[in-house]
Amino acid sequence: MASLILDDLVIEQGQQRLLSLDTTIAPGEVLTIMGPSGVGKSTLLAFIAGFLSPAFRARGRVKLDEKRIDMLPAEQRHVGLLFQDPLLFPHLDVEGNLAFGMVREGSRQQRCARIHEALRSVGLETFAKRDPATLSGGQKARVALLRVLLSQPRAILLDEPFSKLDAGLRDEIRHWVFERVRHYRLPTLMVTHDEADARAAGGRIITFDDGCRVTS
Ligand SMILES: Nc1ncnc2c1ncn2[C@@H]1O[C@H](COP(=O)(O)OP(=O)(O)OP(=O)(O)O)[C@@H](O)[C@H]1O
Repeated sequence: MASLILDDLVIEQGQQRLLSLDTTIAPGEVLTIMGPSGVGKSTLLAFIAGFLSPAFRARGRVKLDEKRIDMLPAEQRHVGLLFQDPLLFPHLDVEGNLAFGMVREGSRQQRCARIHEALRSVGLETFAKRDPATLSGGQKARVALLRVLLSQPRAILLDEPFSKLDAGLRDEIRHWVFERVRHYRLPTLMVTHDEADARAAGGRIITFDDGCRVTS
């Protein structure tokens, strides 16, 4: 499994430096990024994932182990991204959503079996044909993360992934997510405003204040 290397990254908007970061995230490590609204946390994730808006400029290199990925189109980076809104496709059922990003390996039946096994692993085995609009917040969150994991990412980016969940569910889903990324040994970068998310992640925390790294 790979480390995610963020090598001398600098994100700028016009003449303004938003933030800079130079670190390596080990396989299975969850690195938490915190800081006030507008410092550029989501923009940093967009750069790593490969869809930085032309409103910004970025310098530096993103590597998975020794392979540079920041020159590749987003779909070739194998970086999974999870937002605060689960963003399931409304025109596809749960199974269709999970099949969407899957690597086209093996037969259709084998892929179908993997989907059903994944649903079973989170207690949603009877939900394959459900319309995403009929799922609860926690069920949507699980399906969204399964979809990311089934796409066989080599690293995971989480952008305030638990902020829309109510308190009880939040605790359960966050532990489930961290358990999964550790199990698959995926280097994970999480942006959050919630100290409890950061504590539950159990790893390093980097806090930005106006583009300066102030604690870690
Ligand atoms: N597409 C865009 N075009 C121009 N400016 C943008 C664009 N997206 C975001 N911005 C601006 O860039 C700055 C960084 O935005 P970003 O969303 O990365 O901040 P953030 O730290 O993630 O904030 P929050 O914690 O509120 O989500 C902000 O000032 C924002 O207004």
